[in-house]
Amino acid sequence: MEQENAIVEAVATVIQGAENKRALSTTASGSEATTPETASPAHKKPRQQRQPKTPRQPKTPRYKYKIKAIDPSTPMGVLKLEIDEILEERKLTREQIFNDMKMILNIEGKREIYHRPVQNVEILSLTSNGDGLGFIVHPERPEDFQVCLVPFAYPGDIVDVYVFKTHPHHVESDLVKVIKANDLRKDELVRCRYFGKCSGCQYQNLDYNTQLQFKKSTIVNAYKFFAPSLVAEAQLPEISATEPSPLQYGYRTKLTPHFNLPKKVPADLPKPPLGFGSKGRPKWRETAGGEKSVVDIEECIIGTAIVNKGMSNERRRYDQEFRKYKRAATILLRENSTLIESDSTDLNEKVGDGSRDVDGEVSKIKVEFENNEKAILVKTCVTDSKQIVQEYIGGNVFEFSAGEFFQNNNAILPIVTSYVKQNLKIDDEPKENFLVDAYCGSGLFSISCSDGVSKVFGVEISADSVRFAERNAAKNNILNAKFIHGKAEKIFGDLSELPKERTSVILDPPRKGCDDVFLNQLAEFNPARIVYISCNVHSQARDVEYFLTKTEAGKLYKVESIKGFDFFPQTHHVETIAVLSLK
Ligand SMILES: C[S@@+](CC[C@H](N)C(=O)[O-])C[C@H]1O[C@@H](n2cnc3c(N)ncnc32)[C@H](O)[C@@H]1O
Repeated sequence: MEQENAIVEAVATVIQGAENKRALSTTASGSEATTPETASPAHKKPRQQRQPKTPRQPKTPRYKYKIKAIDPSTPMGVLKLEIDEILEERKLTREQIFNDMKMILNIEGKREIYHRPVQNVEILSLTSNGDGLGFIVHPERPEDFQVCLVPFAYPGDIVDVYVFKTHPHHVESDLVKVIKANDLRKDELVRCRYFGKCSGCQYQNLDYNTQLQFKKSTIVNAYKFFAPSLVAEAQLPEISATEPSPLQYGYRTKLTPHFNLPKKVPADLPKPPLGFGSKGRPKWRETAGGEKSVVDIEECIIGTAIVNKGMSNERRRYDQEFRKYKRAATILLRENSTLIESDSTDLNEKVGDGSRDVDGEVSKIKVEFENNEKAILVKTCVTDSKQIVQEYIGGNVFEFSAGEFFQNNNAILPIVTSYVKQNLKIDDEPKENFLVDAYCGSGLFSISCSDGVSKVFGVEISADSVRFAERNAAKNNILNAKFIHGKAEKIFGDLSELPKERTSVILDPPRKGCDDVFLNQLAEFNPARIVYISCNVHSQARDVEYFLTKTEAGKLYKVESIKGFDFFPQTHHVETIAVLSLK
């Protein structure tokens, strides 16, 4: 430590020397600018000689490191819990894996010590973010360790890595070589040439069943971490098998490739890569695409065919026009479907604008529509975020602005909407019953589940989405739906007259989940059934625990089922549906 202080002092002295020089040169130029006094009047006091300015003290240390508060349900928050768990299993403490960030940042040469190749790392577990996790020997305290994240590595693998980034309790690394492969690893399955460089997919070298198993484990772990009392009191059902996506490639209806630009764009700037964020910083890789923060990608094989056609059109335009951009930008590619009669001739008029091919024609792909010989779906790729696009799901048509939220995998949506509908059922008697769709977006679940229900109430914070929900209800001839603009809890003001024992509620919040204000009012409203759809199982598990154990009426409920739906094959993401009902 003494030696480190000496280095800090040495660095500080160098800076102070530079400051002194600057201060002196300011004084010198200042005196040069003063007109020399030739004859000062006798009654005037003689001017005092200017004192040189006191040199400014340099700031030491030069780099501060502030540990920011993190939401436990975010990937970094979940990683903290995963690290705690593995430390407990190995009887290690956080002190034993600690990295002194201030010291690493401020002492010359330290980063080179920490950021280094490490060989023969055994991967012990898989994080919910899809990275392998292992221990490596601490670079400065040989009796201690570092927790090392290795992307594209699986439990049982032994790998060589390059550590490139340090955090207080873990390091990030790049996978350099697989020394011994786990049986699960099937590199022959990889279909994308950018796999291992692009941050989009994590699991292409696993067979699909293994991917589904991993996603189930993510759900099990999420409930273990975020619903500990429900787990301890055995109040949760066994997690069901994850529902596969009908398409494992070619399913994503929206892609957003982007590019970076320097702050000042030089006139002769070479074309920046256009694609997706690169994983890690694999500078030492010889193959293309690894050195930049964006991997240049001309085809993304998890995207649908028309979205990839749009990608190729927009890349051609970008090649010619990239110098016109003044700052970094993202290109929107959103699939649009138009249902037309099979013998229609004036296609261009019917499908509207979209990404254009080399001849200036809107690119189109025709596909069959529900075995209907008289109709076809024409797919186009929309790039204007304000343009209205359409999706056909389970016999309904949905319109929304291309830039607004809509689910991204239309192949799995009919399976999901019918699962939700089936789980909302109060009973089969033909009495009045009601549905509340909180966080309803442009009405996907309200409309898909509206038949067999007396009245549907949707609530949504985006005014634009509410307008589309109303328009979609009208388009699909749904007369029993009402949509309210506002925060989710606003809905309870309108529902006081509803028979709660005959009302079911859908929740589909954003990643951060619901807040306590909403969950308390939901418990007070006390509906018969709740179907909670989530794109972040960690915040869902937290909310289910809160609802059942911390709200007044929570104890009246049980969790009937928890099931994953694979909206994003080849990636670590999983959507989860939890069904709650009165005991
Ligand atoms: C995951 S999306 C689900 C949308 C819709 N259920 C669907 O599947 O298309 C979440 C929606 O919640 C909305 N939202 C976010 N915060 C909200 C809040 N506090 N109250 C109501 N809606 C909110 C967003 O605008 C977004 O449309």
